Amino acid sequence: MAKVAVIGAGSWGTALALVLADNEHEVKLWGRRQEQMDEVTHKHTNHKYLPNITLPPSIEGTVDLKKAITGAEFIVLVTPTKVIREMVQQLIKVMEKEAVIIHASKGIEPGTHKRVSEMISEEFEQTNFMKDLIVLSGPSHAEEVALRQPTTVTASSLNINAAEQVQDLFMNHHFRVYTNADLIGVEIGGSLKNIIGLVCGLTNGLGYGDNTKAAIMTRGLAEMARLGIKLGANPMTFSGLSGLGDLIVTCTSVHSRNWRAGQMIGQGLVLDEVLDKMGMVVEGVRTTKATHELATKLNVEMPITNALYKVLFEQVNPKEAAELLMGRLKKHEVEEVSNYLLTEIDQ
Ligand SMILES: NC(=O)C1=CN([C@@H]2O[C@H](COP(=O)(O)OP(=O)(O)OC[C@H]3O[C@@H](n4cnc5c(N)ncnc54)[C@H](O)[C@@H]3O)[C@@H](O)[C@H]2O)C=CC1
Ligand SMILES: O=C(CO)COP(=O)(O)O
Repeated sequence: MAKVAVIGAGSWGTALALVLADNEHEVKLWGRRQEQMDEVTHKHTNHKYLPNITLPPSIEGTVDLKKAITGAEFIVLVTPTKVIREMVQQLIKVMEKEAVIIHASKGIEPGTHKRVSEMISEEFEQTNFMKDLIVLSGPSHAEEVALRQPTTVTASSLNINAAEQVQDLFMNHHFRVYTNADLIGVEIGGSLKNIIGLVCGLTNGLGYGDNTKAAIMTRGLAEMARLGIKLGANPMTFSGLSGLGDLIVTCTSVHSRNWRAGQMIGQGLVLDEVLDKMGMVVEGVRTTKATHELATKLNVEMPITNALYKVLFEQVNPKEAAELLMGRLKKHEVEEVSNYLLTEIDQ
């Protein structure tokens, strides 16, 4: 039994706390709002984020960060990407000894183009509080994990022994954890699938059907891999849980906030209205901005991401963006990626 602090009491933080408590670890769940944390501790629910779910009574909710992390061997960061740095800065103020840091957030930072593990490492750099850093990622809607439906994810770290430790921490009969040493590929897949999920929702909102969905998913995966390979990822990771797996779950499930946000945009709502209505994080929006910047800088062709960027940030009409995508110059299908592979091997 380990002591674990889960930082972020939204849908995913709460579902991961449930998995850990099922595994009989001592779990403290940190959130910002006192009322919500009292609800977790005393009523064993978190109705705003996981309606109709009864949580294991052993999960203790707290708004006190020091209390949450005191004695914790593992700290799981599960806030939206945009507050990851701020959360680590707060953690450093209250930490007294090292802990294994796990993160389960999916996004890329606009401006710096950093992955979440890079942001966390930068923030911990001047301290000796971070023992190891592991990302947990894969096709895992919180709503289904909380119902204990069979789910598979991957734990990735530069230190494979640490990834195996996290595999043991979370793994049980309904939550199966693999390991993968390709941290770049795992984080890029988990972040970029949100962009493609938004586009799949958007095409649904426009009234397009399954042919379009298959096209966006397939060509979306090609451009995710193209950028990932350029950044040093293992191409095979994109066929795995954090790539294709998470792409499927995001592009085909009504649980996906990215898909639902995209659908509303396709139906004609503007971005701010959509984000207000969601009331939960839609990571794909900021990641579209970051990825568009990064792909431009690295000269990587990402037509679907660029089309979404135009819709979200340049007020291009979604239908017009779809027409622009379809009207591009003709291409070979597979050659593109294999050329990138050859380029990588040549270097
Ligand atoms: N919901 C899911 O099924 C999954 C989510 N994720 C990832 O997990 C991360 C968190 O997502 P969710 O839990 O779904 O989000 P959510 O929208 O359900 O909850 C976000 C939580 O962060 C808190 N928060 C917002 N601003 C904050 C701040 N300034 N400081 C501290 N806390 C703040 C909110 O109060 C809320 O508790 C995201 O990166 C998401 O992509 C990954 C896998 C599955
Ligand atoms: O990452 C997820 C499932 O693996 C959750 O996706 P959404 O953020 O789109 O809901």
